[in-house]
Formats: sequence, C-alpha cells, structure tokens
Amino acid sequence: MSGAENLVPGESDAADSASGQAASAPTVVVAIDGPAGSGKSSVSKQAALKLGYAYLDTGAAYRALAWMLLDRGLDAENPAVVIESLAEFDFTIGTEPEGYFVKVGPDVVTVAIREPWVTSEVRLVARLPEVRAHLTEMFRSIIRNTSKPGIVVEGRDITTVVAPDATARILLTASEEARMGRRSAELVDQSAAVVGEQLRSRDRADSRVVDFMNAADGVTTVDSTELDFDQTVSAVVEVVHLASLRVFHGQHPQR
Ligand SMILES: Nc1ncnc2c1ncn2[C@@H]1O[C@H](COP(=O)(O)OP(=O)(O)O)[C@@H](O)[C@H]1O
Ligand SMILES: Nc1ccn([C@@H]2O[C@H](COP(=O)(O)OP(=O)(O)O)[C@@H](O)[C@H]2O)c(=O)n1
Repeated sequence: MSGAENLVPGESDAADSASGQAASAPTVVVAIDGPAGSGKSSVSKQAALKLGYAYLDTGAAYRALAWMLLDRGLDAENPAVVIESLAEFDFTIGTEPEGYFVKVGPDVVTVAIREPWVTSEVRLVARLPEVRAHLTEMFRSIIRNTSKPGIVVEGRDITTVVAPDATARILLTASEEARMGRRSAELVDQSAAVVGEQLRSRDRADSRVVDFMNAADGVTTVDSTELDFDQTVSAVVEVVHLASLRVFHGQHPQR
C-alpha cells in the first residue's frame, strides 16, 4: 500500500481510474512538467505554499523505487525484476509543502533518493511502461484524496498523462546553461562538468520515454531563464489564477 502523508488511498481508487481517465476530484489540479534543474520541485513547493495547496513530487516515487532496488541488491537492469518489485513498493510521501518527506516502508529516504548513485539509475525504472502505469495510478489516487483545495503536481508527464485535464498545465523550462548552473550550485561536491553531463544524459534518456521539452496543446510555457526564483513562483501562480478564472467562467481549462 502506498500513499500520501494524510491519506491511505483505497483499492477502489485504483479501480476507479483503471479506465485511464484523469483524476476527477473537485480540487484544483496544477500540473507542472519540465526538464531536470528547471525549478520544478522548488518552484512547485513554493507556489503550493502561496496558494494553500498540497504539493506532489512524482519524481520522488521513481527515485524511491530505484533506491529500493539498489538498497536490496536487486538487478534494476532486469525489467522482470523491476516489475515484480512493484508489488512490495511501500511508498509514502508528505504532500504538505512544508512537511515534505519520502519513505519506503519504515525507511525515511528523503535525502538518500537524491544521491548520485540513485539519480543515475532512475532511468532504468522510468523507462518501463508497467512502472509508469502503476505509479500513474498511485499519483491519481493521491490527487483525488488530497484534503486541500488544490494540489500542485510536478514531473515529466503530468500535463500529458497523469492529469491532462488539470485546471492549469505548465511547462517550466530554462536554458540548459541556467539549469546546469543551478544544479551545480546545489551539488557543490561535484564538478560543474560532471553535473552538466549527468543532467544532459538524464534529459536525453528521459525524453526518449516522454516529451517534456515541448509544450503539448493547451500547456502554458513558463521560461525561467531570465527570471529569479520569486519571479518564477509569481509567474506560475499567475497562470494558476488565470486558469482558475477560466474554469469559474465555465470555460474548459486551457483548451
Ligand atoms: N528561477 C530560478 N532562478 C534561480 N534559481 C532557481 C530558479 N528556480 C529554481 N532555482 C534553483 O535551482 C535549483 C534546481 O531547482 P529544482 O527545483 O531542484 O529543479 P527540478 O526539480 O526541476 O530539477 C534549486 O536550487 C532552486 O532553488
Ligand atoms: N513524472 C515523472 C517524474 C520523474 N520521472 C523520472 O524520475 C527521474 C527523477 O525525477 P525528478 O523530478 O526527481 O528529477 P529532477 O529533475 O528534480 O532532478 C527523472 O529523471 C525521470 O527519469 C519520470 O519519468 N516521470
């Protein structure tokens, strides 16, 4: 069983969305996609805080699954092993923007899943359609069960697969140079060249699975290359306000 901090999604939730329909909760759903280092996690968390919404980091689930396989010495290169491991993937995530944590079973892995040895293996789990389908159902269940008036969900396929009917759909981008600069400022114990190459190679692998470099129809692009952090958060919040107004006036979100 997996879920968010303040809920335990029921089996019926998964069955409800087995038809492939997006989450249909009456909450405001803000879907944010983008490449590594574009600011998805930090900007989404701050925007959620400002809006009084919950925050869901979907990348954490892919990372946590990779962590579990590596931690148990299982062969992450073998698709059958990865798929089998889903049955025992006991994932919990904090969806309060100020109470973020990630657990696998009893293990708190909030920090461990950011380690380079996990980052470099995530693609092995993210490339498998069975893994994506399983985690997508889990995300939709968390979205449906949020107790807040809205939820900001960020990842690579949120605007297109997980919540294509979201109230607001945003592609958060930044130039490769800006993204590499931000990431290497965080990872001070690694050289900028190594961080840059890892980021580029992960984006290449990820974009073979899902297109998050180009905005799908109806998705608003927020390019943060020339914006500072606060300006980026404000730009995202403004897109959410405009999209919510559109819904209030009876227009379909961003179509
Ligand atoms: N607009 C911005 N200007 C400057 N720094 C930013 C901006 N957006 C995010 N950052 C910083 O860049 C780093 C990477 O952001 P992060 O949220 O981890 O990106 P992602 O989740 O897309 O990989 C963080 O240290 C964050 O504070
Ligand atoms: N919705 C998502 C989110 C993440 N992922 C995968 O999970 C990895 C880690 O995601 P993340 O959001 O933590 O990555 P960062 O961009 O924050 O470094 C990505 O490199 C993708 O391989 C995905 O496939 N689909």
